[in-house]
Amino acid sequence: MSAITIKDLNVWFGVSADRSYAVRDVSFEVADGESFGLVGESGSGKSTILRAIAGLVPTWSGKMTVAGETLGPKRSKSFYSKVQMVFQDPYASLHPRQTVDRVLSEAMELHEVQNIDTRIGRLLDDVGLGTGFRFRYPHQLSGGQRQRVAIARALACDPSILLLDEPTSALDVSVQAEILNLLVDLRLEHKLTYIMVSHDLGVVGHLCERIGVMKDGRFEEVLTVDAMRRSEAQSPYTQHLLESSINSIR
Ligand SMILES: Nc1ncnc2c1ncn2[C@@H]1O[C@H](COP(=O)(O)OP(=O)(O)OP(=O)(O)O)[C@@H](O)[C@H]1O
Repeated sequence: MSAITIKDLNVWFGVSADRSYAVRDVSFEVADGESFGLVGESGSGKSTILRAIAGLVPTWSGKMTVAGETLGPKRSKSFYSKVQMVFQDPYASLHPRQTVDRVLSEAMELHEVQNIDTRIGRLLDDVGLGTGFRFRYPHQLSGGQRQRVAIARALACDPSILLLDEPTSALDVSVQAEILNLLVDLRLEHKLTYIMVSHDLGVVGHLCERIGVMKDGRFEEVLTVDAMRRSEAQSPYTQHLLESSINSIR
């Protein structure tokens, strides 16, 4: 079954003569439990697709069915209990005056989750922090630890889908692999479906089964990560992208 079906998605910004399209006629499906990567040059529309799914862009057309809901202009509260987003910058995404405990409790209170106390302990274990971090403030955490908290917050209401917007690119190289491996483990343990945006084909190759290659708001092609590793791209643009990243994808 498909966890995500996107059909003829267009997203634009501005009105009348100032209207410009960030995403054009994009269609793809992501199966339950699959991890789908979005790659392509800066400004090609990758993040906008995630933001459209998450209800963060006002103007779009097409049909999006996500976690069993056909999406309209606004997202329901129940949608956000099934679909959560993890952002690139763990420094900007946590409130400086909230402890880890508060961040996680707030996410659960919003969705009326039961047994919050026990669940916080379990979430902190799941993301490899442990309860010793429970009452720390963001400034007492490293970048990698902050991103673990952001991931724990995304998992707080037990979603089935995570939208990952470059979740490792703001981190030190040594920490990137740790967070990536955590995401690999969490997908299996929590039976999650991912869409992940990344500039880095090596990262996408590690985490995804298939990738959509974007250029100027459109899909150039969708290919499997196996095909990517064998450099079996159909479009010259994708081929060029693979050749320029040859060392990171093998
Ligand atoms: N709120 C906005 N208002 C106007 N234009 C926007 C807005 N958000 C995005 N855009 C434009 O939409 C296009 C796609 O942006 P998007 O952030 O989706 O690209 P991206 O592929 O994720 O890029 P990057 O890899 O640099 O994050 C860009 O041209 C961008 O300038």
